[in-house]
Amino acid sequence: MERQVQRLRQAFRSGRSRPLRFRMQQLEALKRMVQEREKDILSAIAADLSKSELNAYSHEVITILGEIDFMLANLPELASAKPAKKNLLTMLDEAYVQPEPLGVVLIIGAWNYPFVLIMQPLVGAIAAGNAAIVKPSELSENTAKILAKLLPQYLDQDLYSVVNGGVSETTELLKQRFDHILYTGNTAVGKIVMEAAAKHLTPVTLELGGKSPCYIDRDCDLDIACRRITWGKYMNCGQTCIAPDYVLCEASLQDRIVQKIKETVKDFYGENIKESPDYERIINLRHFKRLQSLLEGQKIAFGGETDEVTRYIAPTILTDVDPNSKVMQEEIFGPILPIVSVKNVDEAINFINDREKPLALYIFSHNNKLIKRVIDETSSGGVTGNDVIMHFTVNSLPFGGVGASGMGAYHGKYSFDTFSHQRPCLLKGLKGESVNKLRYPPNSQSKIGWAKFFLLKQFSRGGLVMLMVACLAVAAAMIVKEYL
Ligand SMILES: NC(=O)c1ccc[n+]([C@@H]2O[C@H](COP(=O)([O-])OP(=O)(O)OC[C@H]3O[C@@H](n4cnc5c(N)ncnc54)[C@H](O)[C@@H]3O)[C@@H](O)[C@H]2O)c1
Ligand SMILES: CC(C)=CCC/C(C)=C/CC/C(C)=C/C=O
Repeated sequence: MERQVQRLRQAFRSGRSRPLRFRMQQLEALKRMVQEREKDILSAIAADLSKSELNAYSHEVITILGEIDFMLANLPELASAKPAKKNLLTMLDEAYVQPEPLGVVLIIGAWNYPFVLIMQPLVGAIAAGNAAIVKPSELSENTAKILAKLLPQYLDQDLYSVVNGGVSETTELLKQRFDHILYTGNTAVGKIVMEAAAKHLTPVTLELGGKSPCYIDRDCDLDIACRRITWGKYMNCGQTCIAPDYVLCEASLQDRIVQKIKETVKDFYGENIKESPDYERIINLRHFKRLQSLLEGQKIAFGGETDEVTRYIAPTILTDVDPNSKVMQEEIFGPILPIVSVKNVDEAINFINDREKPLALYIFSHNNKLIKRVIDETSSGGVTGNDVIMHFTVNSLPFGGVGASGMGAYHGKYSFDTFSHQRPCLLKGLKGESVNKLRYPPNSQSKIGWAKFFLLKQFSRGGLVMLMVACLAVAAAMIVKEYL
């Protein structure tokens, strides 16, 4: 591992990953890889997640093509030096912020969207000019293998490499010094990553999880709410970090919500859900049994059927759920939707604030003021109003968690910034020594007075022009006086 990281560090030191043309070439190569090897990629994702290739494409590939196109279109601007506003003391100098790559970064992915969770951060790392090691999840082994096979065929092998393996390999990797680590996975491992990074003072982006609440106001379009909740909850068999984890609503709405979700499930997946190509399966037996245990003692209003052989769990709704029951104590990460009754939006806000900050928060209501109030009075990684998940698809929105659901963010410009150092640069002129005397010893009260004027006085552009005119007037008067 150490030699591998050192090799990347030497390649980074060569400066080869910095030129914009090189970064664009690598991103264009990545796009070619996705397009030329689409079949292999889709079949790997499909095999890992018992997913149709159509869903593999819409769940993962579309996002990557969009992200690469964004970077190709915006990289010259993102990577350019940004002129900075100056104070009077530096008015004649050049001040700017220069984005620069961090160095060698580590990207650790999770199994539930195994392609996008490696590729989207990698696009940002390459765009920012870094070298990168990616470590896919061992639970999505087919995608891990195809990434290890394809990335070296398309990308510069000295600057970008794939390490496959599980806990022991990742633990070994985390002993190395990186210049940034972007980790996607559960909160417990997120703490392990952060602890390991701290030894090298390595900054981290932690894309974690949590229980994302979905508040349904009595004044909402219940048909649309239930249709969109059904889509986001049961996609990928509920194994989505930003899936609505549970519903909060007034008790009187429960039965109608159950009925409408039931109808939508039939509409989406047909009479025999098991036969639907659009309904996936649970990733492994451990998670299957964990989810089964969440059903114990619960009132199953819909679904609940399970089949261990195929790791099938039906789209399920639990009603009258006790907030202290097991299903409400951990991220569900499966096709089980508990409904918890609250009296009103005040109680819903308190319920949310009494718990860890979630990765996402959803509110369905006709009342925009209510939606904004819930946003203002709670906290979460991200929010979608009157839908679920869709904030993930807008790459002008930073995607990440807060508190226990993570730190940092990426997507689009935010990926570039995450993998860059924004370096402040000031190029001083050699004139103006008379003004510089203000900062040279010996110090004095009058020097401090002038320093405050030059440093603290904030001038608008107009005010600055006025000041310049006043100085010119004084200078002209002095010249006139001198020669009269
Ligand atoms: N915020 C996001 O973008 C996002 C996306 C997907 C998943 N998630 C969250 O991830 C979780 C599901 O993922 P998971 O954790 O089951 O995925 P996982 O089991 O694939 O683990 C994630 C990564 O951590 C590594 N890992 C696991 N245990 C480790 C250890 N002890 N030491 C070092 N590395 C270790 C794995 O090798 C893998 O690469 C959920 O909480 C979900 O909400 C978040
Ligand atoms: C809306 C479309 C076409 C795609 C969204 C796919 C999706 C749900 C991506 C989620 C990726 C992610 C952060 C998962 C977390 O587990």
